Amino acid sequence: MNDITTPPAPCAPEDVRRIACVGAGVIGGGWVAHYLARGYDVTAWDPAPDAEHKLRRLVDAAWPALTQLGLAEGASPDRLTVTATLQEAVADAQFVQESAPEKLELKRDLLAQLDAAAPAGVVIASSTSGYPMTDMQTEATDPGRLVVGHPFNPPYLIPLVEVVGGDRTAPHAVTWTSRFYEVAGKSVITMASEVPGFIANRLQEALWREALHMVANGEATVKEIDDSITEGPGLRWAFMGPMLTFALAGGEGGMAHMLDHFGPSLKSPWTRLEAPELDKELYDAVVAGCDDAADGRTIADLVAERDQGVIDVLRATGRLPQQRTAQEDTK
Ligand SMILES: NC(=O)C1=CN([C@@H]2O[C@H](COP(=O)(O)OP(=O)(O)OC[C@H]3O[C@@H](n4cnc5c(N)ncnc54)[C@H](O)[C@@H]3O)[C@@H](O)[C@H]2O)C=CC1
Ligand SMILES: C[N+](C)(C)CC(=O)CC(=O)[O-]
Repeated sequence: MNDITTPPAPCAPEDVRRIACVGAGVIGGGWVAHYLARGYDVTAWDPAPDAEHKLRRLVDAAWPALTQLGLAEGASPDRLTVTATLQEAVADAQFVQESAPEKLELKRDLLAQLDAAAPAGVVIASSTSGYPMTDMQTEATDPGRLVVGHPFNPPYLIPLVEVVGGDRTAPHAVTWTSRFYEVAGKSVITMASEVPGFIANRLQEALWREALHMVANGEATVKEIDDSITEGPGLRWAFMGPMLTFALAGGEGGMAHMLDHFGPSLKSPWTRLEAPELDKELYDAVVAGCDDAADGRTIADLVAERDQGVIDVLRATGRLPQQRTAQEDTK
């Protein structure tokens, strides 16, 4: 990466007070909720006619979960301003989070517009799920301040953000962004280079492809796939990653014995790896399977259930303060 044109960011990550979120759907809205709960002033812009209504509904739905996690002093949904133009949204911003649809041309054009409108030196982070910043920063005048900050849904509950620059990103912009996210309460992996799919999505993608192959071939139902993770490996993955988990499969011999014992089965033809054809039959089977699995619960019901589940897991694994008991509360 080359340090090209970007001057030092106008303020230290610790001093950021005003954030602009551009694109306010599932992820942009989730970022808005997160930043509001952390006590920032947030401006948002989204071209959809009903965007403000949807965004405020998303923030209201997330607020009970955020209240359980603990709000920063002064945090309030009232500190959100939805602007009529992109330029107004970013005019006074000290950090910009872009969460527009995953279309390369759109991202290129939008990042160039944001670069033209945002104050000099302010970092602009893209929530992209997989485009390398090198491919998205091509139209910007100051590509040095463009960084990937890839979140996980919902950004107001899942701690991880993957941070990586492109070929023309200034190294200090990457460092600044990682520090900013830490200050804003995220758990950050700063990637040394642009790996296709970043780290976590690359792993998720392998699982996702195999799941789709199994549905397409009638080898497993949508419910069996989901149960196989929630009743199995998913329980371990909440607090111990796949590497260390498998080291324990080697007993006292650890990973070395695990590799000696099970290494040969790596050559077994278990996985297909190539993406399956997402034809209508597979598409319909996956959608219908999810409708069955929802069993009458609406998306809003499932979001509330997921939010509570994530909070319970974070608390149970010591990543949140323990809930006070009613007895403690009366002392
Ligand atoms: N949905 C997910 O689970 C995750 C998505 N992401 C990434 O976040 C980004 C946004 O994805 P979602 O929120 O899921 O999509 P979404 O479809 O829910 O929201 C996209 C929003 O962008 C708005 N939009 C359309 N054109 C725009 C433009 N030119 N400028 C600004 N906003 C515009 C739309 O009106 C919409 O509200 C994508 O890059 C995606 O890859 C990252 C992590 C997880
Ligand atoms: C489905 N997705 C590729 C957009 C998911 C992500 O990018 C991260 C997540 O939330 O799992």
